[in-house]
Amino acid sequence: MKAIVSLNAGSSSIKFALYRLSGGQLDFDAGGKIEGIGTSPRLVARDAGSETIVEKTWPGGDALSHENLLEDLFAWAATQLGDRKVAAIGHRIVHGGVRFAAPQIIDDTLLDALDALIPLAPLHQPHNLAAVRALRLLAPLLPQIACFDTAFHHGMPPLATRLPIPRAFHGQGVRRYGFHGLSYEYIAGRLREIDPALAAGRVIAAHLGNGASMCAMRAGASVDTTMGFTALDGLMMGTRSGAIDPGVVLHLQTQVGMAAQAVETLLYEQSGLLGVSGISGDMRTLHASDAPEAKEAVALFVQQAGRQAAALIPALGGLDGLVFTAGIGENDSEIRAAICERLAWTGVILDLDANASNAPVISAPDSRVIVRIVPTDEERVIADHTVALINRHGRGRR
Ligand SMILES: Nc1ncnc2c1ncn2[C@@H]1O[C@H](COP(=O)(O)OP(=O)(O)O)[C@@H](O)[C@H]1O
Ligand SMILES: CC(=O)OP(=O)(O)O
Ligand SMILES: [Mg+2]
Repeated sequence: MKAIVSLNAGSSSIKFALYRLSGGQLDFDAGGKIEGIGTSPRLVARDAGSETIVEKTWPGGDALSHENLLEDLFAWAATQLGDRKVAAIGHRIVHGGVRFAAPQIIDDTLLDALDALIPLAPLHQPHNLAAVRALRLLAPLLPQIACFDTAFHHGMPPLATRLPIPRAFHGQGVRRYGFHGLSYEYIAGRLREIDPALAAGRVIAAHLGNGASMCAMRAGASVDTTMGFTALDGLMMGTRSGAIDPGVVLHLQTQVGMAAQAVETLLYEQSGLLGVSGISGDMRTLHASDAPEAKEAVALFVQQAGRQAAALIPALGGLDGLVFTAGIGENDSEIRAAICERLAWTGVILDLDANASNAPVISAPDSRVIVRIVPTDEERVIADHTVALINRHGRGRR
């Protein structure tokens, strides 16, 4: 029997999943994440029955790089896989630029092209590509597949891809791309299974995690999204500002005298919930704090989310459904309720009990807009694409 591995290497975490592949069928075997990379890394993995099968911390772990931890992860995965042979590894690659609208087999040329996009996704792309390179050293013959977060949005109407700056820049790739596409692709597919009528309608999917964005979907296709040229745009996030007046960036550089690199660090790593609260970029920590700054950061997150959601509605011409996903979207009833309250004018009425218990449908029966929680699964989408691509490639070679 064969195995497929999905990897989602982020700035401070590596998420992974192992699947069994037999007779064209992909079955989840185990998965989990290493969190806290750079500070105190911790590995937790679960099996298909959600039982914890490994928990591990590393003494002196702050000194360990993504590469060191991947090596350990692969040593563990080898024991977990037994005599199953890994057929391919699929990666989440955050930025695919203008060229890559579909998954690709990774080779030297592709890696060079993806390196060039590092400045457009500094929190993600270097780590995504470092994982690919580390695995090329560990297993040089193993096929590796790139699955792009931008791909789902490639079919957006041309106006949604355009920035209101001199048009020559668009041709140079300075345009809106959109991100979290693997998550939105999963949501669109899952909605078709569980609620086909809603899937055929006008839906805003809200991916609220450390990175946060929203996608306006018509019949399961992206027609607009809150992130743009980079994953800095749109909603306020854990440590990212989201949309701000570009005049602030100019001010920081020309008046405050900050170098471009320092502004990049400020906007990507020191802003958002962390910057406004001065306490943490983690929503759970802010809920647990009594500090007024923590409350203000949470309130601003909600306000920005409401504003961004409202800004997507014209692209849909109305709203039939709202879907919450990712860490905050799936678990945080307080944030969901606060965002829905700001969207009450669209006809959203929450069922407070259903919301409090994270039920699949959290809108009331008389709500004009159906509100759902759909747990996302980016790793599953990566695995599906990986199998499809190696099958096509295999057929092409025969
Ligand atoms: N049970 C929970 N209740 C409230 N917030 C949660 C819960 N679980 C996770 N979160 C929040 O979700 C965010 C992380 O989301 P996640 O989707 O795991 O992020 P990412 O994949 O981008 O690293 C954090 O702000 C965290 O506090
Ligand atoms: C694109 C993005 O913001 O991803 P993440 O949520 O993993 O940070
Ligand atoms: Mg994420």
